[in-house]
Order: sequence, then C-alpha cells, then structure tokens
Amino acid sequence: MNSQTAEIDANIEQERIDNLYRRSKTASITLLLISTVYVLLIAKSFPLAHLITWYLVLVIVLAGRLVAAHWYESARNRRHSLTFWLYLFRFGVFVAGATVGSLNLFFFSQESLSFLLLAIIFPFGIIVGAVTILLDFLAFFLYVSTLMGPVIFQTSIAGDQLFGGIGALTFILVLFFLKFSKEYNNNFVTTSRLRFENKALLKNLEEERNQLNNRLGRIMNDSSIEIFVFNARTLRCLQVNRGAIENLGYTKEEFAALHLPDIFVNLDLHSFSRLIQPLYGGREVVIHKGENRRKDKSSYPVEARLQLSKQDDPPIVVATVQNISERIEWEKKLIFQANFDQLTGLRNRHYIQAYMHSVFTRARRQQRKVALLFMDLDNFKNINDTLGHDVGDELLRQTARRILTLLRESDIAARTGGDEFTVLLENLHEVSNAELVAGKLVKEFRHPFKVNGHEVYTTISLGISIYPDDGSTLDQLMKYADMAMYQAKNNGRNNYCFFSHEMRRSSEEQMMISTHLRHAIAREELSLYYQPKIDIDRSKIIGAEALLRWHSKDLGSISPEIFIPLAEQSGLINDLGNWVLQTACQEAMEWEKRYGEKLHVSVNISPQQFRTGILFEAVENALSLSGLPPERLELEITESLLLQDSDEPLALLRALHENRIRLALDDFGTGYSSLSYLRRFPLQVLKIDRSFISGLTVDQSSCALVDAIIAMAHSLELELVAEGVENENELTFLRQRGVEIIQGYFFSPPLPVEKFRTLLSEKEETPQVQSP
Ligand SMILES: Nc1nc2c(ncn2[C@@H]2O[C@@H]3COP(=O)(O)O[C@H]4[C@@H](O)[C@H](n5cnc6c(=O)[nH]c(N)nc65)O[C@@H]4COP(=O)(O)O[C@H]3[C@H]2O)c(=O)[nH]1
Repeated sequence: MNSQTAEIDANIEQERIDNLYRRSKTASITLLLISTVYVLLIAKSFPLAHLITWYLVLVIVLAGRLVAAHWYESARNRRHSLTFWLYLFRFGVFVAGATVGSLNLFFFSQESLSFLLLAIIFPFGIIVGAVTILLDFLAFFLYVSTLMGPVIFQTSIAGDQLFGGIGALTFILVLFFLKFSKEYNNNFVTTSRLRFENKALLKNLEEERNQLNNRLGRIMNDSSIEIFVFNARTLRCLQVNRGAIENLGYTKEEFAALHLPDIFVNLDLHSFSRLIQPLYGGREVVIHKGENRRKDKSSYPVEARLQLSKQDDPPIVVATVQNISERIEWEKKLIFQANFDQLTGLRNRHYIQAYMHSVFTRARRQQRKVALLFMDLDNFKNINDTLGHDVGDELLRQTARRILTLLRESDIAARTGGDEFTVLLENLHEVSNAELVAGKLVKEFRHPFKVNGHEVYTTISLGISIYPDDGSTLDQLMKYADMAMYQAKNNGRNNYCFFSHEMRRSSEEQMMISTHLRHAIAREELSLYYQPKIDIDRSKIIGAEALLRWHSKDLGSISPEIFIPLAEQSGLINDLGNWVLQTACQEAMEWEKRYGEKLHVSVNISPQQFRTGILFEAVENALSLSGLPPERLELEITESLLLQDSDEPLALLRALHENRIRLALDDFGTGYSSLSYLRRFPLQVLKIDRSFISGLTVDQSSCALVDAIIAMAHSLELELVAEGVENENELTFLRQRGVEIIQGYFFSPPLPVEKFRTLLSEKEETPQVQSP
C-alpha cells in the first residue's frame, strides 16, 4: 500500500468517526425523548420505581455518550488514535443499546398484543434511524443485537404461536437491517474513497501545475529576454524580469515608476493603443519592431511580442522583448554579401537585377533614358595567368576605383563577372551623354596601373545599350551591350560601341549559322579545296594548301571567312580542324597512290586549336590513320598565336617540329611582324600575305615591305611562299627577288578534290590559270 492509499484510508476512517460522533449527539437526545415517551406509555403497567431507576440509568448512559462526543470534538486526533475513539464509540453504542434493550427484558408483558407491537416498534424505530447514522457496521451490529435481542428473546419464550411468529419476523427484519447497514457502510466507504481519491488527484494536479508555474517563472525571470507587464490602460510598468533589469539598467523600484513610452522609443499612449488594437479583436500576438531606451539614454533595436490578458482587471499587456542588434548586424552582412562584390566593394549582378525594376519605372515616369555600359578588361586573362591572381585581384580593385572616379553619385557601377563591369547611367537627357562617359572610361584605361610593383597595361572594350530604345528588360540590355562590346573588341579593342539593330541581326544570323555548322560534318556538307603551290624554277606543283568549304543544304555556300570565326567562338573549330587534318592527310596519300606525287599538304590551324591541348594528338592521329610521312604535312599558323604571352604554343610548336612536321607562318606582315619571334619559334616557311602582293604593282611601300620580308626570311633561312599571286607582273617581281614558291589565282584558284586530281593527272609542267 503506498502512502497515498494509506492516507486515503486514514481519511475515510477519520470521516467515518467524525460522522459517528457528530450524529451521536442528536441520536442520543432523540433516543432520550423517545424513551421518555415510551416509559410514560408503559408507566401504568410496571412499578414506577423500577422504571425511574431504568430511566436514570439511561440518562446517565446517554449523558456519557454526549460527553464522549464533546470530548472527541474538542480533543480529536490530538491525544488518542482513531482506533481508541472507534472503540470508545462502539462501547458507548453497546451500552446505550443494552440499556434501551433491557427495557424489554425487564418490563415485558405478554398480556396485550398492542403492548407487544409497541415493544417491537419502539426499538425498530430506533434501528431505522441508526441504519443511516451508524456508519460502523460493528457498532450497528452491537446496537441492533442489544436493542432487539431482548424482544426476540421474550417473544420466543412466551410459548404463544403469534408471539413466536412476531419474534421470528422481527429476527428476519433484524437480519435485513444488518445486511442493509453492511451495504450502506460499504457504500459510504466507496463514495468516500472516490471523493478522497479525486481530491488527491486534484491536489496532485495542482501541485504539478504550481511546480510548472514556478519553473516557468524561474526560467522567464532568468531569461536574457526582457519581459514587461504593463497596465494596458495607463501603460504603467507593473512587473519586469531580471533580463529587463539587466538590459535597461533600472532597478525594480525604478521600473515601478516607469511607463511604456519611457522604455519603448517612439511609442506613446495613442500609438500604443493603436498597435494593440488587434489584441482586443482576438489576435493572440502583435509583433512590434522598434527600439528600447536604456536608463543611460542609449538605445538598441528590439523585437517585442505583445500579448493581452483581458482576464485581469484592468487588462494587462505582457511584452516579451528581444534585443535584435546581432540579428540586424547579420542581416546587414547578408544584404551586403548578396548585393555587393566582396573583392571590389562594387554592387554585384544580383543587385543590378533587383535594382533595375525601379530604374525602369523611374525612367518611364520621367520619360528619360537609361544607358547600360558593359565592359571588360581587354587582356585580363593574360595578366592573371602571367602575373598571378594577387595582381589580377588588385587590378580589379583598382579598376573599380578608376570607374568610380569618373561617375556621378547617381550612377551605379557593378562588377557583374570576372573582369566584367556594368555601369548604369540613369536620367539621360541625351544618348550622347552615355557616349561621353564611355569615351572618358576608355580614355582613362589607357594609363597604366601600378599593381604590386608591376606596371600593368590594360585597356577596356565597352558596349552600350539604351533603355527603352534597344530593349525593355535587363536581360535584353545586358545581351545587347555585350554584343556591342564584342563589336568594340572586333573593331580593335580599347574603344566603345553602341548596340545597333544591325548588330542584333548579324548576331542572330551568326547564331543561326553556328547552329547549322554544328551538324555540318555529320551531314557531309564540308569539303576541302586544294590550291596548288608552284615551284617557279622547276614549274612544278610541290604541294597544296587545303582550304575548307561548307555548302550547307539549308543556307547554301558560306565563306570560310564567315564560318571559321564562328567555329572559333563556339569551340567547334576543334572538330572541324580534326576533320580537315584527317581529310587533307588522306588526300595527300591519294595523290601519291594515284599519281606517284609526293606532295606536301598545308593545313590552316586556328590559335584556338592550340589552346585545348589536343592538337598534337589530332596531328599524330591524322598522320597514323593516313600513313602520310610527317615532313609532308605543313601546319599554317598565324602571327596572333605567336604573340600570346603563354609558353604553351611554343612548347607545342617545338614538339611538332621535333616530330618533323613543317610549320609555316601565314599572313606574314599583317600583324606585329618581328624578327625576335621569328627566331624564337621553330618555323620553316614564311608566307607573304596576299595584301602585299596585290599592292606590288601599284604601291611602292608594298614593294619595300615585301623586299624587307624576303630579306628577313633569307637571313633566317626560311622558305618563302608568296600567296595571292594574280598576274605576271607580280610573278616577275617575286621571281627577281628570289621567291621560289608561288600560290595564287595566276596559277590556280583552290580546286575541288576531283579537279585537283585531274590537274595532277595531266602532269603539265606549269599549271595554267584555271577556274574552280
Ligand atoms: N584574292 C585572292 N585570294 C586568293 C588568291 N589565292 C588564294 N586566295 C584565297 O586566300 C585565302 C588563303 O587562305 P588563308 O590566308 O589561310 O585564309 C583562310 C584561312 O584563314 C581560313 N580557312 C580556310 N580553310 C581553313 C581551315 O581548314 N582551317 C582554318 N583554321 N582556317 C581556314 O579562311 C581564310 C579564307 O579562306 P578562303 O576563302 O579559302 O581564301 C583563301 C584563298 O581562296 C588570289 O590569287 N587572290
């Protein structure tokens, strides 16, 4: 039995005994009254002295019970145990029952039936009352047996059948009363138990709730969050937790004199009432972001959750307040990270994207234009690769500063990519204003940068698009400015260019051509033409240059001068280049097989093919597939490749040279032709560009230049090829200066495979001018 059950049992016992003693007073007095009446009723039939004696005994017994009840009430639990009081009560009941019952023992008459009924009804009446009063079965049993025992005894010994019958009936009724009392007592115990158990349960719940409240109270009090309780009407501060005291610097007593506006900056009675209005309408919480003022008048940002308790009178507002300084700092950092470029501190692409909407709206409203200037550093990649990333980063930082010095405050500059910068010029009256800024920017970048001890030269190419003339979305404007920038680059870099719709058309056209070009190999639309190279002295074809042709089934014939740059831009040049290498090598082997001619074949190689690093493998592959000896393959490279800062092309050219592949420098004289790089690179052939050849007969300077190139080639022991020879005069000029190999329309244009084969099969000493 656990302590709670024992306690409940003790409580039930206590209640039962309380009940017994409490009711015993009334019961005793009632019994005295009934007995008095009864004695008076039978006084005539029995000696009076006996009856008075009995009556006195009864009075004494009942007085004893009253004293016992009084004694219990005044001294219960203090001096004696419950068992003592129960025994005492049972004893009292026994004595009282025996006293009353003895009446029928001593004063019984068999003369009259009415006496008999009276003698039975009298104790029965008492028992009926006792059933509900005597909540102790043993006490009831003692009472009933002592009360009724004498009557049953007297009737059973009377010898009269009727008397005997009544006695028997009385006995049965006594048994019934005993059973009833037993059940009544059990009921009492059960109901009391239930009641005490419920009470204990409620007490437990209450204790738990108090514990929880205490714990919550403690936690709330110790929390760093500030908690304020205000009178909702007067806004007087009623209660605060430790967090509030510590954060605001007031004492508890000082708080008691404060009102909400003393703590919450910018919240007076009126604005606060408006703020908490929804709480009266049923909303649970109102969130208020503002500032709290400390005692020293400093303030800090807070987020307050306001809740209303309408049950209190007057209603109270509980404000749970959190210092959000750190959160705001984080938010600021996040906003910065999301919108600003970490390296340069300029805005980033995300910012521009988010900002553009309002820029367009403003421009529409004010009927002004917006210019988007898009630029990149012309040789940033080289600087980064050769001088390192630290220099690259610093250069970008200085670029940002340089851009900012030229802009007005209302202009927006952003870094929108690696070395890409975007400038937004709002509020333009004239498009020419944008041109002015663009011109200043380009000019500014002509001055060198001082970066980590290096003097770095970098120019910018800049494209401009205009809202709303060129486009109405940021994507369009960016795309068009980008196109314009590429145009600026094509125009020779270091300048700016406005977007034009012509540009867009040509860009769309280029896009379309690129798309078709992607499928050109698979659709077998490509072919190679071969232009013979003639050894003038021997009047003999000594080789041929392979020139790519594309006849698109959808677009018709497209010049290599159009599709080769597109292939270079899109990266397709590698696939095309590999195809050219394989086809040309195989064809050169065909010439040998068919006509016994061991001619060399020249293939043009784009600088892009050098960048990917797969050229060497592609050359090896073409040679091994065709079986062409490497010394009969000539690769024509352009000057721009040799001008690259990187050592990669040089290493590759050396590797090709070591593998006995011939290397020719194409278009010599058009770029920065210089002796130094001619010496550095393992070249065997120099091709004089056709622009000089065509100028030979008309222009003295071309003659001088060609003379110089020839002298240079001879001094370096390089083989010379003059391309674009179109007439006798040019041929004579070149022959006189010792140029041995000629290529040009004068002898033959580039020919399709079959025609070139026919040319070879004819084996004419000097080929005649032919048409393709
Ligand atoms: N006016 C005139 N032109 C003459 C004469 N003789 C030859 N030509 C043309 O001059 C160009 C010579 O090729 P290129 O300078 O390498 O210039 C080539 C070359 O840079 C590029 N290209 C052609 N095929 C390929 C290729 O397979 N790969 C690469 N990477 N580029 C190629 O396309 C350019 C143009 O090629 P084509 O249109 O075939 O133009 C060819 C040829 O048809 C002449 O007497 N007078």
